[in-house]
Amino acid sequence: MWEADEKDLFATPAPVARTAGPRDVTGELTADDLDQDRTLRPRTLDEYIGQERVRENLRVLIQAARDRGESLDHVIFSGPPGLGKTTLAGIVANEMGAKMHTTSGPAIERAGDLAAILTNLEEGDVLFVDEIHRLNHQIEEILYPAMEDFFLDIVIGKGPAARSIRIDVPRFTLVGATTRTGLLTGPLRDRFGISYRLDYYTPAELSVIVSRSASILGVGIDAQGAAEIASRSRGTPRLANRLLKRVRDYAQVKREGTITGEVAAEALEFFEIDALGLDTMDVRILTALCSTFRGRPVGLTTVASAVSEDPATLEDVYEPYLLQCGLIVRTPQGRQATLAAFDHLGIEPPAAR
Ligand SMILES: Nc1ncnc2c1ncn2[C@@H]1O[C@H](COP(=O)(O)OP(=O)(O)OP(=O)(O)O)[C@@H](O)[C@H]1O
Repeated sequence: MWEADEKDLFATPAPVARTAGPRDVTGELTADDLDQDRTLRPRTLDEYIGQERVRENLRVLIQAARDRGESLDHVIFSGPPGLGKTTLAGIVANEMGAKMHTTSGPAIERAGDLAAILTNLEEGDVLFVDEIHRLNHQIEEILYPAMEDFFLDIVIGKGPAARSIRIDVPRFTLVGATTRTGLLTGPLRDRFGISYRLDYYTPAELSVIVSRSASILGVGIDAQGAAEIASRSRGTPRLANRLLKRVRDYAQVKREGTITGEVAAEALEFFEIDALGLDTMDVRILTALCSTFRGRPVGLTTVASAVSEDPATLEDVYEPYLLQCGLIVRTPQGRQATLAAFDHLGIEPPAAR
């Protein structure tokens, strides 16, 4: 139950607020990616590469819902930035033959924003809420009955003149995306019937993604060129596409245009992307853990201040890949560099490890 001014209701839905940042070797979205996303994003499950289990599960669930003439149960996708959560939301809508409406947790500021969005939906539509962990709690509570029983409970006015109205909303599918499942409240998490965590992609899957993108962009590339870009893309399709475009530029200006393994390796070295796809911030984090802290476990905020980065960014954006590569571990005492990190940086580990 929530209170609303009449002027709040049925306002124009708030547009999605997508963040664009300066980081370009992590999976976070930049302005340049928006254009890339439009042209390179797969539109069907058949075009979608990797995440086999998620893909095959969704294929069955979507077909079952379609055969019954029902909308799909609410779905949540979680995982680090750039792994394909938005892409999958679009595919769900497309495969269901439904219209997709897009917004994000921070863009829904007032109860009226949500009411406007929900009452503008049509039967079967997909509502995609990016960064759903950033919805405020008051809004979440309005969402619960809408997700469960497809109505909104609204109190209009204040004091003795207040009256309560119930508004039905069309049966819709909420598709949520989050980089932080840990920040979702239990009640919200429980209302999603379908939940998938996306994993980093293998180099072989990323090679296929790079080759597909190159053919859409009309760039000549051989198998070794695609493999070289894939191996330095941190398991992330968004990065693979971004590196492909940079290597294309390099090949066009400094070579004959076609991307071979040799050209890709040369270009990526030129752009300072190392063999594991680590960028300067990753290297600073590892250097702090190996040199400054001499391989001892250190708390997140201490590492963050040592490299002048925000702790949440460190945890969401950089840490997952460094953990995945086995370069750092999380211990009860804090983050710690592994021997592989010392090895990668060429630093002698302390004797008593
Ligand atoms: N499985 C895939 N096959 C081919 N391309 C993919 C795949 N997954 C993602 N991509 C490409 O990677 C880019 C990023 O994907 P997407 O925007 O869906 O990631 P995301 O997980 O939603 O990121 P964020 O958390 O930042 O919103 C898109 O341009 C898309 O073309």
